Amino acid sequence: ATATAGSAAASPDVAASSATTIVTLIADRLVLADTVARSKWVTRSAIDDPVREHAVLDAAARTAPPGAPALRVRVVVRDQIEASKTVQRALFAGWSATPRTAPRTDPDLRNVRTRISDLTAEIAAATVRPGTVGGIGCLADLASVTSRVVVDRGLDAVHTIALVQAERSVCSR
Ligand SMILES: O=C(O)C(=O)C[C@]1(C(=O)O)C=C[C@@H](O)C=C1
Repeated sequence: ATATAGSAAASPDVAASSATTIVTLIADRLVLADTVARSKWVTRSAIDDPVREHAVLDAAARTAPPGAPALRVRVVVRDQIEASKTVQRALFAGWSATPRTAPRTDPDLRNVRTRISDLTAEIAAATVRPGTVGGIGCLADLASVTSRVVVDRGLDAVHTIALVQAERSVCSR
């Protein structure tokens, strides 16, 4: 790689390591959709919970660092919510089709939601942090980190597609 002049924040290494941070946080949040889906299946709850979505979006806007672009935070968090529902719908479809694979015990949604809220705040902060991903090479960094995370975590097709969905706006400014 050719070294370019500029601030440390804009260096290729820093950009790549922030891509790692963001993709890791996004994947951490996304895999919690499995637990949420199990709870909702067992309690026969709807996947869509608009009240909770509202709370998640508002909390992210509230806890975003001062001066953070509010719209960008909302768009990125919205992508996380939609990706979570992609996973949940796919799991529900599988359990409907093959009931013997369906969960039987409710994993208690409260703890998972606390963790989801924490990760949402971290994702929001990481996407708007100065010097973070977004410049030239952002999509390339994202793609290479994503394929590594997919392999390392053994993500299946559904989670891989949802991960890419969740990353949709990470490189847009
Ligand atoms: O907390 C839930 O019930 C979830 O399914 C998680 C989540 C989210 O990603 O924050 C996703 C879909 C729901 O509509 C609400 C919130």
